[in-house]
Amino acid sequence: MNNQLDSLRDELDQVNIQLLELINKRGQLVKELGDIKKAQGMKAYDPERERDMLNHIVEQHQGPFEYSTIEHLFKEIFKAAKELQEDDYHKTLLVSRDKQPTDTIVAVDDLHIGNGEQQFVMGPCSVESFEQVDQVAEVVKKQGVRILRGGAFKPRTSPYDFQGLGEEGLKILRDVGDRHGLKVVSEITHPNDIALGEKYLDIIQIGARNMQNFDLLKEAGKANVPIILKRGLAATINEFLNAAEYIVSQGNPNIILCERGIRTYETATRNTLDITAVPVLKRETHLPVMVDVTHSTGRRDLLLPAAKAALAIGADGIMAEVHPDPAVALSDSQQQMDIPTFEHFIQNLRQPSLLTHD
Ligand SMILES: O=C(O)C(=O)C[C@]1(C(=O)O)C=C[C@@H](O)C=C1
Repeated sequence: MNNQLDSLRDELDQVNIQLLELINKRGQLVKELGDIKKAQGMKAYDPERERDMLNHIVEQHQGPFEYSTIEHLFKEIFKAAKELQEDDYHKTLLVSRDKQPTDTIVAVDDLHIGNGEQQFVMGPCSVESFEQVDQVAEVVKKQGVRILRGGAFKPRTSPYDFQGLGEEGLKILRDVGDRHGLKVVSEITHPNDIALGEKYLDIIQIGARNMQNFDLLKEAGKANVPIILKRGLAATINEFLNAAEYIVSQGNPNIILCERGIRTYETATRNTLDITAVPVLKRETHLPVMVDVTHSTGRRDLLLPAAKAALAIGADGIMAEVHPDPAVALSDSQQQMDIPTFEHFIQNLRQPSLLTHD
């Protein structure tokens, strides 16, 4: 009897090792699948695939285990597979906190973003004239703002809307920035214009509509200036991180992520400011995170409360639009602050002890 027991156990030991070899072989296949899915910005978890496999396995099952037992065993195998992929997934993302636990601090000469200082990116939606930008620059400089924004290439919903001054707008922004000792940032919308951005700008912005313009991202990854990358209108955090990965993977590590609201069913605001995206991103990535309160809320009356919330939840900075006379602005006239509103905005934000309810 013992011989029979021993013989069966020996056979079982061999089956265990065969199972082990098959499980590890499966693990290698799963890792390869995970790499392919990561490169395409796909999530590790694919429930439909898992259901198809379970259906096929159960069809082939002839006992002695119960169907439910077989399903449970394979669900554990799938669970281990996902963990294997997610470990690989997060570890290999250059932007992930797993890869680099310490914060990335983006330096623009003596200005730093991501070191705990709250930075403000303020200026008009569009560069319309030297005088217009110069007037805003003087006011924001006086309030201690160090980064001036202004759109020169304007991706607009309608082709008939003001499209921006192009290179002329970049020149104006550069001249005004130099005149007031401000860093300047503007959106670049085409890969061929990244070189223009490097010529005139201290920071290049990639807008929400271009977050997955992969050719633009790759070109930005070769640029020698920092990039502000705005979240796409309907982009998941995962897609947002992968878009940043496209840039970093080309060699440019200086990225500032910008939450600018997501498209939802809600119409009370222009977009829905996903305020918890800030702590989620700070957990998932070492990159600094800013919040654009103008394009997210689309409402002047919400700019200050949204900015307070953003700073309180941990944002590294705030972006908002300021125009000498918003009523006659060539774009975003509804959302831009005029100068008195901006002064109230920035003074309230800079002196938290004096924060007043609006
Ligand atoms: O087929 C895939 O897409 C895989 O990633 C493999 C696998 C698996 O373990 O078989 C892993 C995770 C998914 O949820 C689905 C399937």
